[in-house]
Amino acid sequence: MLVFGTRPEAIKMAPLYFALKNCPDEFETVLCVTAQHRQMLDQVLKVFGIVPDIDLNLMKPGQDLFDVTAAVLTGMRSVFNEHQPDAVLVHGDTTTSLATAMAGFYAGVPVGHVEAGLRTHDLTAPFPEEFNRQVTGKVARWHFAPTAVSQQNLLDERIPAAQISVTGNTVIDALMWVLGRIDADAGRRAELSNFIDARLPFDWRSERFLLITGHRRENFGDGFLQICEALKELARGYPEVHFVYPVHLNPNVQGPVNSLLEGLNNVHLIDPLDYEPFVYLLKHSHIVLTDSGGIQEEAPSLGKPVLVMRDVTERPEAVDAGTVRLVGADRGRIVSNVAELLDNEDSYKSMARAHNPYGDGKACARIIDVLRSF
Ligand SMILES: CC(=O)N[C@@H]1[C@@H](OP(=O)(O)OP(=O)(O)OC[C@H]2O[C@@H](n3ccc(=O)[nH]c3=O)[C@H](O)[C@@H]2O)O[C@H](CO)[C@@H](O)[C@@H]1O
Repeated sequence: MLVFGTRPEAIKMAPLYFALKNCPDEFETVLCVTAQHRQMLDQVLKVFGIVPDIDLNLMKPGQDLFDVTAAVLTGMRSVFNEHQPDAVLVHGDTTTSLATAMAGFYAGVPVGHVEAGLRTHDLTAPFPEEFNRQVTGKVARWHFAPTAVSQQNLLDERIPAAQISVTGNTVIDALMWVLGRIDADAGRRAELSNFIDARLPFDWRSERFLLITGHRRENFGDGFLQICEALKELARGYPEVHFVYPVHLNPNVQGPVNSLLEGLNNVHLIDPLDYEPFVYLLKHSHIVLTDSGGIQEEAPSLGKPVLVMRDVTERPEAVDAGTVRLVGADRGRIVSNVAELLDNEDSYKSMARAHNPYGDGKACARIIDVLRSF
């Protein structure tokens, strides 16, 4: 059984879902979604053409971490009672993953942790994700670590080596699948272009633009104010550059972003994009400014420089390779780093190198090999 509830989990679990479904003689695959994020989860399910077998549909207005954790925990009790899975697979660091892993532990269902071993070693950053993944790691029977760094983090926590496999990150499987589908189909490319044209009033194929995303809980409040002030300063200082920001639906993000950034001609606030147009836009972008985890993994494989609006990252691989840089949610650092990349071609070139520290597109096959031997 696969269980997930948010957009990034759905993107990263979709290829695994299909890979398991492709082995019907070996695995009966059941998908349960919690719909911790209803709308953005559904966008991804639609792109991949996935219909869940079970939908807990637990998103409620104004829910907090207590509500989500409790609802997933009790929801999964019923699901496990009814379906009696032999194993449950969860992903990364969401509240859905934490509570499902706990439910698996209580119910005696072995847990497989996909994207295991990412660590900042600071329980407060990112919050609550670092806590979620550490606790999920305590419970897991199989740890599917994307890189040697994440494997070492688990070994340092005295997880037995035999329970850890280095698989690569399934996000690269998803990215390659989506890009392959776009590359193979001129009609699809035309459709995507029309879709983006309808949302952006400039020629995104030829003009320079930054692609921006931000939604981390620890940036709510002052962090988002600083991010917006930085964007405002950059938009005024570089009127020929465009700033494209698909704004996360969380009200803590929508509030400051909409009020502080409206009315600037070269700042384009749009709704969150479906995965396919997002990836297509990422491919055409000049610089990426983000606090997202998944985008730190995808952008390097497309050769895009990434400035991460966080102070720590659990993904040191691309930072060490020099294609991702941490700039914090800090107005001055965001402005100076973006300005350097826009003004200095050598700096830009040194960060704009395509490389793939996070996977080769075969992570799902490796995960399935491990599950086969169970
Ligand atoms: C602390 C941390 O790093 N945690 C991560 C967190 O997720 P995140 O930070 O990566 O979350 P987001 O930024 O929401 O999603 C990103 C994905 O969404 C796509 N995208 C983006 C904008 C848009 O308009 N349309 C889109 O389609 C984009 O290409 C990308 O694939 O949870 C995951 C699950 O366990 C973990 O992997 C994970 O460590």
